[in-house]
Amino acid sequence: MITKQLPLTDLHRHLDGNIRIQTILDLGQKFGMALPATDLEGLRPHVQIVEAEPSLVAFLSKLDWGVAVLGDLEACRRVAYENVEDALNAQIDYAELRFSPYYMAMKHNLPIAGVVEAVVDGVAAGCRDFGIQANLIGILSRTFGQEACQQELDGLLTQKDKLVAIDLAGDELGQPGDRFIKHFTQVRDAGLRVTVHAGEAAGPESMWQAIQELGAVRIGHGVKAVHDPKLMDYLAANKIGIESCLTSNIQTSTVESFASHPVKQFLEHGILACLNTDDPAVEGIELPHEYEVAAPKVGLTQEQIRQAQINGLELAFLSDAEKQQLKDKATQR
Ligand SMILES: O=c1[nH]cnc2c1ncn2[C@@H]1O[C@H](CO)[C@@H](O)[C@H]1O
Ligand SMILES: [Zn+2]
Repeated sequence: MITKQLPLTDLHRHLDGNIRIQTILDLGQKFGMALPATDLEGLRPHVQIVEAEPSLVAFLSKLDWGVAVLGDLEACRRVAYENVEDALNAQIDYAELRFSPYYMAMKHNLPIAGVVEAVVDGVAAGCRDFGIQANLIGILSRTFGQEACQQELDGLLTQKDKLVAIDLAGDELGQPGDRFIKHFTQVRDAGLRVTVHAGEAAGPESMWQAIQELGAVRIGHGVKAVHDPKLMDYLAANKIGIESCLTSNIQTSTVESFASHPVKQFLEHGILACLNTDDPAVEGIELPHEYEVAAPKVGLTQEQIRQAQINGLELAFLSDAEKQQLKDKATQR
């Protein structure tokens, strides 16, 4: 269960993995694109997970139609804006929305820096209209290689003051983290924090690499840490956050069943793990589902679920004053 008197955060939420099916239809029509179906139910199996996919890469292909319909910068702005409304509807008080401008720009050859600007603008407008708080995390999509990631980083850094961190996402097995050391030197030089998708498709060595060579202070997924007791101790001792995404891990076949999900061991080990969605529209879930259905299936006690909620606020890329404000707001309801 969600504790109402505590702020609810979603720190791992891909804005470009959360494009409404209706919006895909609308934009497809607007830009005269042939979609695999022309109605909601027909399109659903092409853009949403119906049953677990065999691998991370297979799962990721479900995001492709959503970004394929981004025919201009206004479409990017719309998607960003709707993401804030979705977060409000999911009871979220504070969201860190992440996005890959290269991936969003790819199909229609949009200017990468323009996409970043449009997303910044759409999220800011959403926060004003819907009264919730959000920050942005820029993604380097490792799937497309080192050069594409440098272009992506250049585009993101044009708006570096509007971002709180940079992430590395995509094909972890095909594009190991050691190819991106130079990119993350630039990220840290720009004063941005680092979170990395690691220990999802690859093993614990990928998490060590993200922490030691890329400077990650949080790790997305990190499920493979359970195979490395030293890493478990390190994560706890150094307060490296684990952004857990339970349903996503089942749907990518990263974890076999909810009952065997390691987040329970993380919490028992004193690791700062929190609950997040990942790609809600693609997964067909929202954050309350993760708290009310997925977490109990994993076997988390109510006390552990509450701890995960507290950890979400602790791990947020916010100042202490901003965290306190969120706490005060939640206590009053
Ligand atoms: O669960 C995930 N693991 C790894 N990469 C992901 C996941 N979900 C989305 N992306 C990646 O993030 C970028 C879009 O924001 C894309 O590169 C997509 O493949
Ligand atoms: Zn993710």
